[in-house]
Amino acid sequence: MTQSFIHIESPNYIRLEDLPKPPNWGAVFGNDNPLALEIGCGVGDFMLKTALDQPDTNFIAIDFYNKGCYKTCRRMDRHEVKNVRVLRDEARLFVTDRIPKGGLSAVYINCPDPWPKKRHRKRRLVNREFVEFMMDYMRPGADFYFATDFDDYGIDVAEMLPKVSMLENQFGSDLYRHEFPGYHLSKYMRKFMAEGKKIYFLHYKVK
Ligand SMILES: C[S@@+](CC[C@H](N)C(=O)[O-])C[C@H]1O[C@@H](n2cnc3c(N)ncnc32)[C@H](O)[C@@H]1O
Repeated sequence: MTQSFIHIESPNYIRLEDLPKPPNWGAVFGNDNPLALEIGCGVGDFMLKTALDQPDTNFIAIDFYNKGCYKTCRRMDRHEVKNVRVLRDEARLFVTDRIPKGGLSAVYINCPDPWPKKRHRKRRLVNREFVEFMMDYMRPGADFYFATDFDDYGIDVAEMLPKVSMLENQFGSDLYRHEFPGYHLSKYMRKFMAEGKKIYFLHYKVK
């Protein structure tokens, strides 16, 4: 099945070809507020609530799913959100080309594709190599958030993050928690919770 490509016309959408490498994010947002990144924003419901809570942070929401970017933009436009920009790109490529080293104050990854089959697990986005790669782009004190409904992914990442020496667990001795007051629920989290699944929340800070 081929999916039709939706043309996105939104003041909050940036076409990659219009964005210099590296971009001047201060000029993009019109201020020098801290820069946060959501990877795999889906339909943008988490981003909307999080950005409304933090008007003094500039949020970049990326997804390689065109329809998701479209829906995220529609949401931001409807709510006249000024501190989010949406881009369609692959996470590693985007970070490498468009994020300055030490430039991020927070990274959010919610319900990344779980690749449940064992032979596909190496396709998962979040593993030690990816997190260590991200460390270069996060500033001291930056937040790293990860959430998944998938037990095996949650436990794998929960056991891996303490090995990343630059990170400090914000949940004390808990490797993960199933409740995270104040952290918004995404569409996928709500869907999985409705099916009776538990969400694995992880929150670390860069030392
Ligand atoms: C299961 S959905 C979750 C969406 C949303 N975060 C939520 O929790 O409702 C995963 C999303 O991540 C996107 N995605 C997966 N890998 C990605 C990558 N390497 N770069 C950019 N987006 C990615 C997919 O296109 C999809 O929209």
